[in-house]
Formats: sequence, structure tokens, C-alpha cells
Amino acid sequence: MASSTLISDTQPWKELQAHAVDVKKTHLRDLLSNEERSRSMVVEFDGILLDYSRQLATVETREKLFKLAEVASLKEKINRMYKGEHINSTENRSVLHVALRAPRDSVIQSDGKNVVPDVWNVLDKIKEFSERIRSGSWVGATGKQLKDVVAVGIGGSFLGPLFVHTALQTDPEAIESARGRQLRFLANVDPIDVARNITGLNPETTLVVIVSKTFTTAETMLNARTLREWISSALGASAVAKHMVAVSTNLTLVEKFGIDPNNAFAFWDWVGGRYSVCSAVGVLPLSLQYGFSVIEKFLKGASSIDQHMHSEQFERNLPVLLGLLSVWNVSFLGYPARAILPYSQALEKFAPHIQQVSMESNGKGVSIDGVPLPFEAGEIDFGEPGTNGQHSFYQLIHQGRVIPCDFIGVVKSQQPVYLSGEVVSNHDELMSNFFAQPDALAYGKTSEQLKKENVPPHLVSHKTFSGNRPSLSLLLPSLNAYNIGQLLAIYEHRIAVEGFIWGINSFDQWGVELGKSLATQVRKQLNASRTKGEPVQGFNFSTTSMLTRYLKASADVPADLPTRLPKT
Ligand SMILES: O=P(O)(O)OC[C@H]1O[C@](O)(CO)[C@@H](O)[C@@H]1O
Repeated sequence: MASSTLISDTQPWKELQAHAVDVKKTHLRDLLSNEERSRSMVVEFDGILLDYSRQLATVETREKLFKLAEVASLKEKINRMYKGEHINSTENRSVLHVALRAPRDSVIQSDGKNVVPDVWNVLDKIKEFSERIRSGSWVGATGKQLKDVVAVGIGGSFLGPLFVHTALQTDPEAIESARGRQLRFLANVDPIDVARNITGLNPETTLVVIVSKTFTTAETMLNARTLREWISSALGASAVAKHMVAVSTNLTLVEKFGIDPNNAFAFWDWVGGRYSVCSAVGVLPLSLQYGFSVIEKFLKGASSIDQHMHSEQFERNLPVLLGLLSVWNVSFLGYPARAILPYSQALEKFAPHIQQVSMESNGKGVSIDGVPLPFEAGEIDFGEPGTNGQHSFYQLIHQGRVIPCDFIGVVKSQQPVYLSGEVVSNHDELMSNFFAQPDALAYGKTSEQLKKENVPPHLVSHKTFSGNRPSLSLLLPSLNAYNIGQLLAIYEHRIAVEGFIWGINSFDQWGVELGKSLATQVRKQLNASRTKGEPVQGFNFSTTSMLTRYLKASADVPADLPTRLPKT
């Protein structure tokens, strides 16, 4: 396929469009009655089982999707990524998050240089630093041990680390290694988030990690200055050196901010923000909390999937299969959303993280060559852990709109609970739902069934479930650091596969810029109005009226902004 040809102009795409019309005439009930088909839709790698038999897809669909992958040059695109080519063409960068978790002796090139030694230099530095903090050989300005960490960052410098932290929090090994320590995340520029995060913390025993790839993000930098003030107003300006460190690609700005470059942990422009959890962005705060040896296992889990993604044939390649099925659902069956439903409370921050990875990566309107797309790319990702979601939005999923669902289950709970006299263990109770929901969605319940159950006629239509609602199931053996790394990498690569097929650049994010620049204009106006009484001007009627009302009603904010920190 010539690079400027849109994927939707190719023969395999057109064949899939025609095929979708046929597939829509079948029902999952019938598809699932074919055991051979179902058997062929179960794939296992490194302990993780994927069952995609409840996708609205036939064996022929799969073949046609592989043809689409071929015409989209999927294999070549994956190889180009692993070879460090500048596949992020609008930013002229390699995309090498796989190098962040590569074994020490591997060779991965970016711009003619093997980047793996640089990765391991930073990992070694994190290991040493986190051990010093955790052992108490590095102490705060008043000689006290630093037991608490506040990681300040937003977007990719926050969501991934928060997901991993939340997932590890209840893992027995991680609990042991985190005993007596706290890790918090300050992301929102809302001062309420500052208040929440410093409540109960003592600056004397707190280490603040500023995490920002660019070190220019407005929200993060204001929060960084706020926590610098929190520390220096309590302990004196010189305490900053002992209580603040940074993670960034922009070490010049880190130094300008007042953080010793020796206490800065680098990463590189070939790591996209939303793909950075395996860089110092995640590894530093997580190692401070759990120790490097736990986090190394997380990196190993991700690396195992990286190798699988790179070398496994497509028929057995988990991220490739998942990516192709998502393209099928979005582009051919016309389902714009995807629900991520982990049956594990430990994965409660997984969907919010994947929301950024997916929607910032694939929410694009033009091809990688800048040609407007005649089809919609990307999907709307959302999710909550089961069973909570069942008592919230599942109604819509069962009887309202069709939303392809990812059910993620875990065989062994991190925290088994059994009660004598109960029918099943608490985890079995949870998993009963994990196994039941996909069949409820697929089979539904017919009016004939309801009539046989003597449901009053006026309720039959209300109680009918059309079924034929696609889902897939991922079953993890357990949820330790290694499995968490696997799960992360499966989704990262799946999303890249989707972008490779759609022919877009999944690694830039120009769509976040416009709002940022308009906020700059508003910020200038707020300053001019508060300090010089200037009237609101240069905005449309709506914004002018709202801003004027806001300024009038908050006239008590002092123009000279004398320092005031949250009252906690
Ligand atoms: O790490 P930084 O540079 O502060 O950026 C934070 C986030 O802002 C974005 O650039 C846009 O929201 C994300 O891609 C990124 O993860």
C-alpha cells in the first residue's frame, strides 16, 4: 500500500465492509454453538488466556482482518517501531517504550545509538536512590527519614503510575515492602487536590517528586511551585535540595527550577508521555514505595509481552488480535465505544489509564500523511471494576447501546477471603459475575423464554434481552507486579496496532494544544482584571459574560497574591 493511500480505499477494507453486513445477520447464540470456532478463538501466552469467541466475528472475519493487516503493512510498522525508526513523524521521533523494559543486554537503536545502556543507567540510579531513601541513609533537612512521597505530574506523568500503584497496593509482597510508607499523586491544578495531598503529611518526612516530560506543563509547574513553597515555608529554602527531586527529559529546566541535576532522573523524547510508566516517570515513585526489586518484576512482565508482540505470528499474538478486533468493532460493526471491565478492585485505575493511552493516541481525524479520514478512528474508552459497574452502567450495555466489553478476570485473588458457611469464597463470588456477564450479553433472553416463565405479558418486552452483544475475556493467573506489567503492555501494543491499521500517528497529541493556548489568553485577562481592573475584552459574548460574573463574584482574591497554602 502506498504510504498516502488510505486504508479505507483498499480491497481488504471494502471486503470487510461487505462481510460486516453478513455477520450482522448472524447471532452470537448461533456463533457460539460452533465449538470448533470457539476453540479456535482461545489463545494463551505466558499464563494469560484470551477468549474472543464472544466477538461478533467468524473464522472468515479473522482471515479478512489478517488480510487488512497485511495491506496496512502491520508487520513492517511493528518492526519499524522496534527498530527505532521515527514513526512519530509529526514530532520526528522514535517510539521506543519497549526499550524501557528491555533486558540489560539487549540492543535497541534510536538514531544510530543503542539506548538500552542509558535506560539501565537511570534504572540503576533509581535503584540506588530509592534504597537510600527507604533505608534512611538519605534523610530530610531536619535529619528525619523520608517516609512519604508525593508525585506531582499530570496525564501520562500520572495516570500510569497511579494505575500500577493502585494495583500493587493490595499485593502481599508489595504490602510488605511498602510498610510504613505512603505514596500520593498530585495531578490536578485545582488547589483542592493540593489540600487533599498534603493533608496529614509533614514536610520534614516528605519527598516530592516532580514528574514532567517537558517540565513546562502549566498544571504541574504550578503544583511544583506550590509544594516547593510548602517545604520551604516549613523548613527553609535550603531544604528543597533534600526534599525535591525530578523526573524529566528537560534537565535544563529542572535545574532552573532549583532541583539539583544529580537528583534528576532522565528519560528521552522517544518515550511518549502516555507510554512512560516504565521510565523513571513510574519506576522512581513506585520504587520509592515498593522497592526496586518489585518494580523490576513489573518491567519484566511488560518485556515478556514486548517480545511476544514482536515475534509471535498474528494468529497467536495477543495485542495484534485484540487490536484487529477493536478495528473490526469500531470501523466495520460501527460500535464507537469500548468498556474495560476488570473483575478486580486492584485494577480500578486501569480504565482511566487506558483512556489516555487509547484516546490520546487514536483520537485523530487525519492519516499519518495528513489526509482527512473518511472514517472514524479511535474509540470511547470507559470502565469500572466489576461488580461495581454492574450496579451502575451495565443496564445500558445489556439493553441499550451495544458496547463491546473487555472482561478482565484474575484466577488467584491478591486477598483471598473465605467465610465458613458461605456457598463460595468471596473471590469465587466475584468471579461468578465475571463468567456470567459475557454470556448474558451474548445470549440475551428471548420473549419465548420469558413467556415460559409466566412473565406477565405487559412486562415481556421490558424483560427481553436481545443479546448478540460482543465481549472478550482475558484471564490472568494472578495480579502480581509481573502480571500488571503484562496487562499494561498488552493494552499499549493493542492500541498501537489499531493506529497502525487505521494509518494514523498514534504517538502525537496535537489535539491538546488549542485548549492550552486559549487558557493562556484567559489567564492573562484574569491577571489584568485583578491587578489593573481592566475590563474583559477580546472574547465572545458568552465567555465575556461568564468571566465578568466570575471576576465580580470573586473580587475578594487579593491582586498581589500574598502566599496562602491550604488550611489542612
Ligand atoms: O509530562 P508532561 O510534559 O508534564 O505532560 C503531561 C501530559 O500532557 C500532555 O502532553 C497533554 O495532555 C500528555 O500527553 C502528557 O502526558
